[in-house]
Amino acid sequence: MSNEQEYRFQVNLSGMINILSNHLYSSPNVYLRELLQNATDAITARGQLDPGFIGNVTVEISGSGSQTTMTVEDNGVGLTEEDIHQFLAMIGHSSKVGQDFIAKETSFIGRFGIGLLSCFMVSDEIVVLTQSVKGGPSMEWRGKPNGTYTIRQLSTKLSPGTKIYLRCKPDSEPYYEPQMVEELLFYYGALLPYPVRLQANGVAKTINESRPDWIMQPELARGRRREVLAFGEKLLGEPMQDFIPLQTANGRTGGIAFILPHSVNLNTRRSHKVYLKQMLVSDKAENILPEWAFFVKCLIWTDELQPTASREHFYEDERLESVREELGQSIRNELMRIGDYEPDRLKRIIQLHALSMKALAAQDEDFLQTIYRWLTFESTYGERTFGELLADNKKIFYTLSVDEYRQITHVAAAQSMLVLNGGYIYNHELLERLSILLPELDMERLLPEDVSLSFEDLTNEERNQFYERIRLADGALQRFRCQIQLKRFAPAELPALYTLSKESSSLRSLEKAKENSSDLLASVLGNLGTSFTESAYSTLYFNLNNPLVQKIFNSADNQMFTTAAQMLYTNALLMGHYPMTRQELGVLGQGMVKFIDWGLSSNA
Ligand SMILES: Nc1ncnc2c1ncn2[C@@H]1O[C@H](COP(=O)(O)OP(=O)(O)OP(=O)(O)O)[C@@H](O)[C@H]1O
Repeated sequence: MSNEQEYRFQVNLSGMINILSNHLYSSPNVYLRELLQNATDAITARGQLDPGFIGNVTVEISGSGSQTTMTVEDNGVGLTEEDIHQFLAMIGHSSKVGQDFIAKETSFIGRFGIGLLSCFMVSDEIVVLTQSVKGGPSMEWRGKPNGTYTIRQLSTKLSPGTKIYLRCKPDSEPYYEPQMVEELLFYYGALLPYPVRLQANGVAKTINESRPDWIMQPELARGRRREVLAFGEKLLGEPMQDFIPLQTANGRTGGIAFILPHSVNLNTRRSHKVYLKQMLVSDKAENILPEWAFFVKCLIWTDELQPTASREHFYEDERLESVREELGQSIRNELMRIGDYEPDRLKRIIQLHALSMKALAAQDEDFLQTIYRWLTFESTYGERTFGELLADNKKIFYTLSVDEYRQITHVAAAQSMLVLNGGYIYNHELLERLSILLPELDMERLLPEDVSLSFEDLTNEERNQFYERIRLADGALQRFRCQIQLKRFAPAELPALYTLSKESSSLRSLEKAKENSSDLLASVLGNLGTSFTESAYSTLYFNLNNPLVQKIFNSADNQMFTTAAQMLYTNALLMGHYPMTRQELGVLGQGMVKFIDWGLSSNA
């Protein structure tokens, strides 16, 4: 015979409350959230039995200091004696869902059967007076944090509903302060569809009177801009720039995405206020919108997502994924709509969040497709949106670096070429993506040497006239691997243009690196340099339209001519923001001294 015996687990309730308050709930404030949620669920349950039923909740605070008490009363479905034994007295058992609660969807917010325990964070006793709509006697349940409770039938019959009594426990006075309670009730219950009243200090007020009708039908918000922005400021605590109505196709999730009034770092945590069955469950929900929607802060309501036990997040499941996708789509569609009907408004939004929008568009093709017309670029036609640039119907060129852009901007502008500065962060990635996205677009990367293709050649006569001068300048710059071309080009104010092929650009960097490295490394770099072909030459175009260049090329003084050519070379390097080698700096220094000397001697 076996002497095996079966025992029941004993639960140390005060230990459990400790765990809940320290690890599950972010602050004792949540006791009001749990009470309001229970009242909401009870009202929903009664509404299911009687569709015309109108619910209400009244919170009353009496007494002061450690003698303060609070009651939270609803006219919801109430509890029978049997319900009390089953749900109030059994932790982890809820009237609102079946055994497979995680998976099952219900009309209620509560599902874990532990919420009421949060009241022990602020009270040493919870008293529940209740009358079920199903009839039976009115009941009283008194629970203590040590795990004991009493139940008794009341002699008087209450009207259907439930009233919860709490008595302030030592050090919990702030949680009973009328001001604090009012703020918390508004915080959690601003969107509740039935009146939530507070009575304290002889004053009664309805907390959620300002609840707007457009919140559940966000498309109505479009015509109520001022009201929507004012409501957003009240709930989110800062003035917002603009807003976008949100709604999923099944109508079970919606809200308003407010556009932040300042640009934000891409890595900032995006947190939104989410209302489940119109009760705030989280103001830190991060996973409800796509990653890229960092420029908005939302008020979102839903009746289809499932909160975790802490209520502060939602289960990451297929439903959440499709809600996230659809809300993202709402934002994209609205941005496109604004772009079509109110382009200046979209321009303002995009400019406010320009860098972040570009970063996002560089990673997300759909988003790029939505907003590319409104992205601004520096161009030889000024600071313009891509849409404006397209409207010009010109071939679009872009550079890869800011230096390349600076180097050729004057020349390209003088020749009416449309060149975009691709050098700033994200710009050339975006332009390269756009050329794939819009294959019909005539767009090409521009190298500084390409602009020289449109330069005007010298006449035969001029070529003969300046033959010796060109040879002399070529010789003077040979040690810098730079060849000379004498051309005519606009603008006439520009004396010389320095261009560098990709290969010679690498060679320049190599030579600069050689100067700064140890002997061994320098010899390795030196060997590398010899592998570059002869084409690794840069070109300095002198502009014969420029009066100074004309003077220099017509000067009979060889020494002065050579020095002037070298000075124009170093000047062109400076203008193009190229790092100069020690040799080039030396030439610049010596040239300056020579010119000062010549200047002074000619005045003497
Ligand atoms: N105001 C109320 N009216 C009617 N029944 C209530 C009320 N408050 C609590 N109850 C009953 O007490 C049970 C336990 O409530 P509790 O808040 O602990 O858990 P829950 O709401 O079911 O789930 P959760 O832990 O997710 O909030 C509920 O399931 C419900 O049956």
